[in-house]
Amino acid sequence: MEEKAITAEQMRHYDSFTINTIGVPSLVLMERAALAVRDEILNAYPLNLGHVVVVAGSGNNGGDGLDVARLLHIAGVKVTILNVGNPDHASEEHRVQDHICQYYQIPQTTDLAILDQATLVVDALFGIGIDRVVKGDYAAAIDAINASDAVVIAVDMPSGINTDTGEVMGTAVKADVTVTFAFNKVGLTTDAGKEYAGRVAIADDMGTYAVDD
Ligand SMILES: NC(=O)C1=CN([C@@H]2O[C@H](COP(=O)(O)OP(=O)(O)OC[C@H]3O[C@@H](n4cnc5c(N)ncnc54)[C@H](O)[C@@H]3O)[C@@H](O)[C@H]2O)[C@@H](O)CC1
Ligand SMILES: [K+]
Repeated sequence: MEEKAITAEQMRHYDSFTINTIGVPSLVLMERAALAVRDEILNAYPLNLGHVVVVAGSGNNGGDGLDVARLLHIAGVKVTILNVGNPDHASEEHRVQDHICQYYQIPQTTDLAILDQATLVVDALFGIGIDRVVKGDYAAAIDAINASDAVVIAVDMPSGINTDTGEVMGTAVKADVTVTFAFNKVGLTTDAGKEYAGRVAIADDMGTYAVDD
């Protein structure tokens, strides 16, 4: 049977149905997403994690990244958060995750030079919310991730890849592994998407349900 792959709009519909109709809180979905990324990292790189740098945008993909940062920190891993974008635009869930990370005193920076110290990068800049060409600080962060020697784990989508077409939106993260949530995404099944995603791991125990109404 061919694996189901969906668009950004379908994923938003499923998330919205799960949150608003079934009643699973958004932060519960985020926690399950982050747990899946944490498990992928701890299972694939159990002995030599070194210094993990989580590159976080200000939306919910960044919120996932902050959640992963906290879970790795609790597991005893050295973690630094690299914030990119305007904190005034942070999503509600991102603000909650940021508050928790501050409680745990996880180091945070906006200086791309931290990537020189990274042995593993968690790419949490953009997920299915990407809707335009990447420029400025975001493009600089993506290029810096690609210039580093670190292993790169992308959260949901490699940042810069169009969820529906796999097109590179100006520039995009080249990942070793992409952990995508609930279902595969159409963009990850195209030649360009596959090249940037690396190995695609589908975290399907998300509590997100495909209800076609
Ligand atoms: N409750 C939910 O909706 C869940 C969302 N999840 C995560 O949230 C992601 C989607 O989050 P968001 O909808 O906040 O979107 P993203 O976090 O993907 O993007 C954030 C925002 O960036 C802006 N943007 C788009 N393209 C840009 C560009 N080229 N340059 C600058 N800004 C740009 C958009 O306004 C977008 O909303 C998913 O991919 C997944 O990782 C998961 O936590 C599971 C639950
Ligand atoms: K990402």
